Amino acid sequence: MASEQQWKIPPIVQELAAGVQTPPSQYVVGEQDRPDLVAAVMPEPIPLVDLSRLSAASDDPYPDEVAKLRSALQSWGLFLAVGHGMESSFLAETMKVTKGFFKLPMEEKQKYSNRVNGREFKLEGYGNDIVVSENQTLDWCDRFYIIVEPESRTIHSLWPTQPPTFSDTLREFTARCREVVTLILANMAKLVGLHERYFVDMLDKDGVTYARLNYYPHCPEPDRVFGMKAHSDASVITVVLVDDTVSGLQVQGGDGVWYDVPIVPNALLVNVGDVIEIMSNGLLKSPVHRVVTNLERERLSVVMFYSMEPEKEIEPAPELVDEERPRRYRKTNTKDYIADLFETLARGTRAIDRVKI
Ligand SMILES: O=C(O)CCC(=O)C(=O)O
Ligand SMILES: [Fe+2]
Repeated sequence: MASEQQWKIPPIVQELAAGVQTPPSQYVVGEQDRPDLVAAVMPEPIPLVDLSRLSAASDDPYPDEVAKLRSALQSWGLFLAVGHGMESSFLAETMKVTKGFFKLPMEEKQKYSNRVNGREFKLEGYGNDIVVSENQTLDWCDRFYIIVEPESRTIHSLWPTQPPTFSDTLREFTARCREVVTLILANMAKLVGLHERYFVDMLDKDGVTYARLNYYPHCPEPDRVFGMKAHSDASVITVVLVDDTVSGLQVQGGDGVWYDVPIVPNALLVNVGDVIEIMSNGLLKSPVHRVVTNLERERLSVVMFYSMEPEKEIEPAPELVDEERPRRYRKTNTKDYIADLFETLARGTRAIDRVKI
């Protein structure tokens, strides 16, 4: 009975990487879609935006910094944030407990499995992404996915007790990222001519923040698999603490070319999510990005996805729709959009294309 659906429950990649010389066929991408391990160098480096120079109020004390943010968002849909107030030792600790979690014995990690009775997939927990089709190309990556905000939505039993400081560190990281996101969203709203609280109020106290800890083991054939397939994030906005020892993240430019996102120690990567692309009626674009693996080295990232309350509607701000710039996206709601996301991610398509007019 079990075997006909075995493809729905792929192995843990960490275990595969320890044993195989060749990635199993489910991980191997078609000839025409193979990764460039070294992608193009960005024609102009992504600006580093100093958040300590941005203001949530309507006056900007440092217009040059705002100009950098605008340019980064217009060209890439992402930027590297410095001046975020998080000490390098704290960021290092966040990475360390993340790595510590993935290095726990398998029985310990399986206590947080994203399988119900070892079978049915659920979003939160440790394991792989959902597999919706036998032909799905799988990512060379294990995840731990957990709701970190609001408190009322968190599931206490899912918070790991090992490493001992894991949960406190993730809670602190959540609180610090929230401050950063509030400031950035105010600035993004101002950039497109909306009231500074427009995006912040969309998240409000019921918005849900998901943390996804990604672990990409070393891979015997990095030129034939992806750590994570090309996608854009279904979030409002995403903040990523990236490994500062191994690169792997690539972003697609408007020209269709893939570029390596450079590593800047202690900077946080911030990218626009699909929801802001829709609400800004396309003025801000949610970047398509992917992750490549490494022959010898593992890589980690800690990703915070900010999302609206599930019943909330998503549509272009009426202020940004007029005759010259007609509405470019249909109305949807967060719950449906997120459901579409998992379906489209698995199929290698984009949820946002389903709502484009
Ligand atoms: O690992 C990374 O650098 C990015 C991961 C990512 O894009 C995601 O989790 O959505
Ligand atoms: Fe992403």
